[in-house]
Amino acid sequence: MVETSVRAKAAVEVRGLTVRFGSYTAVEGVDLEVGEGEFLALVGPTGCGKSTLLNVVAGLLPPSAGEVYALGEPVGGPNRKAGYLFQQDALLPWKTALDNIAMGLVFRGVPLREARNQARPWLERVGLARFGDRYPHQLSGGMKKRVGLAQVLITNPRLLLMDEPFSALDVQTRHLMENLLLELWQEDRKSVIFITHDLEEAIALADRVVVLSAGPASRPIGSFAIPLRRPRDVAEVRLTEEFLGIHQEIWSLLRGEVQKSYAQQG
Ligand SMILES: Nc1ncnc2c1ncn2[C@@H]1O[C@H](COP(=O)(O)OP(=O)(O)OP(=O)(O)O)[C@@H](O)[C@H]1O
Repeated sequence: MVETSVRAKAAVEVRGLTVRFGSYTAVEGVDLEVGEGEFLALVGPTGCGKSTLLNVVAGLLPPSAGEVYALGEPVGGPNRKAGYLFQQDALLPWKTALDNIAMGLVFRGVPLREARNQARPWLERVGLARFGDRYPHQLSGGMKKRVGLAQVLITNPRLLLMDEPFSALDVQTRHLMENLLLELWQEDRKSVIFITHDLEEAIALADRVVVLSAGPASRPIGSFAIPLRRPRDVAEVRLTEEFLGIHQEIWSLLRGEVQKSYAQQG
C-alpha cells in the first residue's frame, strides 16, 4: 500500500476486518488506524464498502472476521463515546431547532431543561442564533445540517464518524458547512473518520486520505498525508498549486479503481 504519513496514538484500530453479506464479500482483510485527534477521510468508488467499514467502527454492523477497537475498547455495539453524522438528517420534525440540538443530550439522560441551557450557545456557534424556535420544515437544507452538527457535537464525542454528511447540499452551502466543521474541529481536534466519494472534499478537510479499492473484497490501497496548512478555507485551498499536486497524486491511484467499479457495473 502507498503510505506517506506517520500516525499518532490510535483512536481507532481495525485489524484484519472482513465483512460478508451472504456470499458477497464487501471488505476483506482491512487494516486501518486513525490517530488521536486525526481527521481521516476515506474515499473509494461507489459501492466499494466505505459505509460498511464506518458502520462496523460505529458498532452498528458486526464483522465477519477481524478486530475493531475504538478509543481503546473493542467495539461490540453502538459506541456511546462516538458521534455520528449521516447524509440523512436525524432531526425530529415536531421539535424546534433548539430542542433538536438539546436532544443530543436528552438521549444521553440529561434533563430537558438542563439540555436546553446547554443547547442555546450551540445555536450561536452554528450560526442559528435567530432560528432556535423554527421547526425542521421551516429550515433550509444547510440550516438543518447545522442543527444536526450541533446535536452531535453538544455531546462532546471523542470520535466523530461522518458518512457523506454534506453530499446532498448545493456547492456553496457545502463549502460553508465544511468550513464550519473545520472551525469547530480545530477547537479540540476530535478524531474523525469522514467518508466521501468526492476527492476534493477529502483533501480540503483531512489530515490524511485513505483510498479503498473497488469491491468486492475492498481494502485500503493508499494512504496520503495532506500537509496543507491550517486553518484552511475549503474553497480557497482548492485553488493552490499544492492542492492540485496532491489531487493529481491521489487521483492517479483512485482513477483506476473507479474505472474497475464502472466496468463491473457493466
Ligand atoms: N445489508 C446489506 N446486504 C447486502 N449487501 C450489502 C448490504 N450493505 C451493503 N451491501 C453491499 O456491500 C457493498 C458495499 O456497500 P457500501 O454501502 O458499504 O459501499 P459505499 O462505498 O459506502 O457505497 P456508496 O459510495 O455508493 O455510498 C455494496 O456492493 C453493497 O451493495
